[in-house]
Amino acid sequence: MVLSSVLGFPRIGVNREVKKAVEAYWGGKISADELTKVSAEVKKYNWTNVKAKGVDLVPSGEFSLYDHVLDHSASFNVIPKRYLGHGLSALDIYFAMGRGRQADGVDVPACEMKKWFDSNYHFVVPELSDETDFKLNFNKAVEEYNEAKALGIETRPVVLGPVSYLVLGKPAREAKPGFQPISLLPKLLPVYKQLLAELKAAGATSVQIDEPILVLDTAAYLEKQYATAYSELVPVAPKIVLTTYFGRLDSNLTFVAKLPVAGLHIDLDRAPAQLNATLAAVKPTSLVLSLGVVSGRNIWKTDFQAAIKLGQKAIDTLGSDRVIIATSSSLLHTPVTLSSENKLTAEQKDWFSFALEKASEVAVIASVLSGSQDAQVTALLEQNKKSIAARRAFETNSNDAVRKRVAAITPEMLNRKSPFAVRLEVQKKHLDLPKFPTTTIGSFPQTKEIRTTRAKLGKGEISQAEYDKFIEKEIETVVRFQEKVGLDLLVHGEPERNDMVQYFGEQLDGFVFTQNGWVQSYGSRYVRPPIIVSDVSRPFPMTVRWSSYAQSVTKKPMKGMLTGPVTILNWSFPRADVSREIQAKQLALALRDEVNDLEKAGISAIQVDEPAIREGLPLRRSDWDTYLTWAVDSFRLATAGVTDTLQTHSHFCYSDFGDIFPSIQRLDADVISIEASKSDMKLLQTFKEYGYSNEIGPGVYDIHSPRVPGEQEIKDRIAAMLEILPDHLLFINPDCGLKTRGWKETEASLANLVAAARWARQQFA
Ligand SMILES: CN1c2c(nc(N)[nH]c2=O)NC[C@@H]1CNc1ccc(C(=O)N[C@@H](CCC(=O)N[C@@H](CCC(=O)N[C@@H](CCC(=O)O)C(=O)O)C(=O)O)C(=O)O)cc1
Ligand SMILES: N[C@@H](CCS)C(=O)O
Ligand SMILES: [Zn+2]
Repeated sequence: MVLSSVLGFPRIGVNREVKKAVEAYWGGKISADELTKVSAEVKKYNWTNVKAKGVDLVPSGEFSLYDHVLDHSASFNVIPKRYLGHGLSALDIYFAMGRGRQADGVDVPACEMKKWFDSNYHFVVPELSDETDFKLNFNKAVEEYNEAKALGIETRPVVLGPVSYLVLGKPAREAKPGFQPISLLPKLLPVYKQLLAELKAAGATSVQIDEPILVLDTAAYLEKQYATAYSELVPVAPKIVLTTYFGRLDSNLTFVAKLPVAGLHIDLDRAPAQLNATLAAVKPTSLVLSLGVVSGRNIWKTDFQAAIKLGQKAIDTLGSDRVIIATSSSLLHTPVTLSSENKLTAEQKDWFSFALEKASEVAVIASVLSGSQDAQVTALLEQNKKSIAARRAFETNSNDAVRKRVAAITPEMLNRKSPFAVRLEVQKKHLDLPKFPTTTIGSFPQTKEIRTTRAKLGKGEISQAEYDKFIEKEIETVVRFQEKVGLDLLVHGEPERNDMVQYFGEQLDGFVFTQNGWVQSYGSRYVRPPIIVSDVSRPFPMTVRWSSYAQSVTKKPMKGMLTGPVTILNWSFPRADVSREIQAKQLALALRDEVNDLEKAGISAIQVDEPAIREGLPLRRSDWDTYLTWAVDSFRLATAGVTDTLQTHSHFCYSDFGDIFPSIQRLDADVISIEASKSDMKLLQTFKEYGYSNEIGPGVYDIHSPRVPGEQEIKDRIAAMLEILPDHLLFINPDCGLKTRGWKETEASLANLVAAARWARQQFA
C-alpha cells in the first residue's frame, strides 16, 4: 500500500492565533500557561485536520513558537552565555535569543537570523564553539508525539538532522579561529541518540529526519560525517526517513543511497528530473522512497495525472510498499486553508491549494496509486482534471502589449547614461548632502493606529478620502520627526503599505491577493504573498502621490521608495507556466515606468529594494549564472531610465552575499544599504577586496530587536567601518526598515545614530 505523508504543517493557526498569543505574552497580557494552551489548540487543529484529510503520516514536533531551528538550539543547550544568569525562565531565554531583550536591567541583542535556504522564512542561527556543552534540556519531539497520541493521533515526529543543524550554525564569538561547527558532530551525536531512543521508547515507529543541506554543493564534502552520524543513530532510533527538499541530490545521491536509513525523501516539485537516478540508486537497497509531488512552496493545485505518473513509475521499480506520496517540503511556506478566502472568484479559487487542501491531495494521489480508489476519489480525480484544464486555458490569455514590451527590451535600456564616477559628482551637487549622509531604509513604525485605520477602510467603515487624509498626516509626522532628529535624506515612512510586496501586488495587473493567506516570515511576523496569475503591468502610478506629498512638506531631499522586481517576484507566489525570468522582466518594466514617473514628479533619490536577490539564488552553483544575469538585468531595467542627477539606492537585508559581489556591483545602484550590524567586519572587508566602487551604507544597528543601540556603540561601528571603507562613499543608516519597531525606541535609536554621524563628521573630517 502506498502511504501518504505531509512533511510539516503551518504553525501559525488558522486565524494567526500563535502570533496573537506570542505577542500578548511578550506584552505581559497573557501568562506562559495561557500561551501553552493556545499552542496546544493549534497543534490539535493541525493534527486532527491533516488526519481527517486521510493522510497516513501526520507530522508532529515541527510546531514552534518562534523558529524550529531555535527550538533545537534550546533543546540541545546551545544557548550563548549572554542569555544566561539574568534569572529568566527557559521560555524567556528562548524568546530573548529570538528577538533580544531589553527590560528590567537585562540588555541582550537577538541572535542572528538567516534565510532558510531560498525561502522567505528566517531561522535563528545556532552559535557553536568547542565550549558548547550539548545536553538534552527537553525532548520536544517526544513531548509533541505524546501530546498527539493523547488525542488519539499517531504521528511521525520531525527532527532537524545533526549534520544540517551544525552546518546551518556559525562559530560563536568565543570560537577559535578556523573553528568549523561540523567538527562538533561527535559531541552532538549522543544527544541525538538520546532524543531518538526516547522517541522509540515512547512508541514512535518512524521519524522524519530533515537533512536539507543534502541539496547543496557543500554536502558533497560531508559524506564521512553522514556515514558516521546515521550508522550511529539508526540502531537506536525509530525507522528513519532521511528527508531532503528544495532541490536535487545530484552526486550526493551516491553516498545517501548507501546510508543505513529506512527511507529517503526527495523533492520532485523542484527537481522532478532526479526521479530516474534516485530509482536506479535505491532499487538494489531496501530503502522506501518518499516522493515529494505536492509542492510545499507554491499554492497551485497539483496536477493529479502528472503526480500519479511519477508515483506509478516509482511503484513499477520498487513496488507499492516502498513508495510514499508526500508534500515536497514542509507546508510551512503555504497559507493554512483556502476555505478562509471569500473574495477570490470561484474561477481563481479553483486554481489553488493551500496547506489543508494539499494534505488532501497527497491522500488522494496515494489512494489512487494504492488501487483503493472509491467513488469519492474518482470524483476528485475528475474534478482535478477539470481544474487543471481550466487553469491551462486561462494561461493562454496573454497581454500582448506586455509580451511585446518584454521582447523589445534592448541592451541600452539596461545602462545608465553615464558611469558612476560622473553621476557621483553630479548628484553630490544636486542633493547637497553632508559627508556621511544619514538616512533610513524606508518604513517607520506601523502603529496599531495605522493598521486599524487600514482595516477600517477595508471594512468600509471610513472613506478613501478619510484614509488618504490620515496617511498624509502620518507622512507629515514622519517627515517632521526626521527633520527634528536631523536626518539628511528623508523618507515618507511607508504608512500606506500593508507590506512592501503585497502593496505593489495589489496595484499591479496580473496579481490576485488573499484575505487570510498568511505565511510565517520570522517569529511572530507573517506575510501575505500576492499571487501572480497572468502577465504583469502597471495600470496607474503606484507611489508617486505619496512621495510627491512627502516632498511637498519639506525642503530636504525625499527618497522615493519601491520594491524591486526580483523581490516582488520572490516574495509572491509566482506563476508556474511562465519562467521566473519573464515574470521579473514584466515587473521590471512596470517599475521602470514608476521610477521615471517619480523623477518627473521632482523626486531626486529613489530606493528600489532588492532584499530577496540573494535568497532567489539557486541552491546549486551551476545554476547561478543564469539567475544572476536575469536578476541583475531586471534591476537595471527598472532603474536605468533616469537622468544622472537621480540618485538610485538599493537595499539588502540578510546580506549573505557570499560570492555574488560582482553581481551587487553590476546592479550599478548609486548607493546600497546592507544589513551589517550583526555580521562581523568580514562582510565589509569582502566589499573592499572586490573593490566595490559605489556608495554604501552598512547598517549600524539591528532593527529586528526593540533594543536601543547606544551612541557609543554606533560610533564604534562607524569607526570600524571607516577602517575598511572609503569615507567619501559612506552612508549611515540602520540595517533595515523600522516598521516593526515602536516609536519610542525608533526616536531614541535614530537620535543616537544622528549624534554618532555628527561625531564622525568631526572625527574624520
Ligand atoms: C523585510 N521583510 C519582508 C519580507 N517579506 C515581505 N513580504 N515583506 C517584508 O517586509 N521578508 C524579509 C523581511 C521579513 N520582515 C518582516 C517584517 C515585518 C513583517 C510584518 O510586520 N508583518 C505584519 C503584517 C503586515 C501586513 O500585511 N499588515 C496588514 C494587515 C495587518 C493586520 O493584521 N490587520 C489586522 C487589523 C488591524 C489590527 O487590529 O492590528 C487584521 O487584519 O486582523 C496591514 O497593515 O494592513 C505582521 O503583523 O506580522 C513581516 C515580515
Ligand atoms: N523599504 C523597506 C525595506 C525593507 S527590506 C522598509 O523600510 O521596510
Ligand atoms: Zn530590509
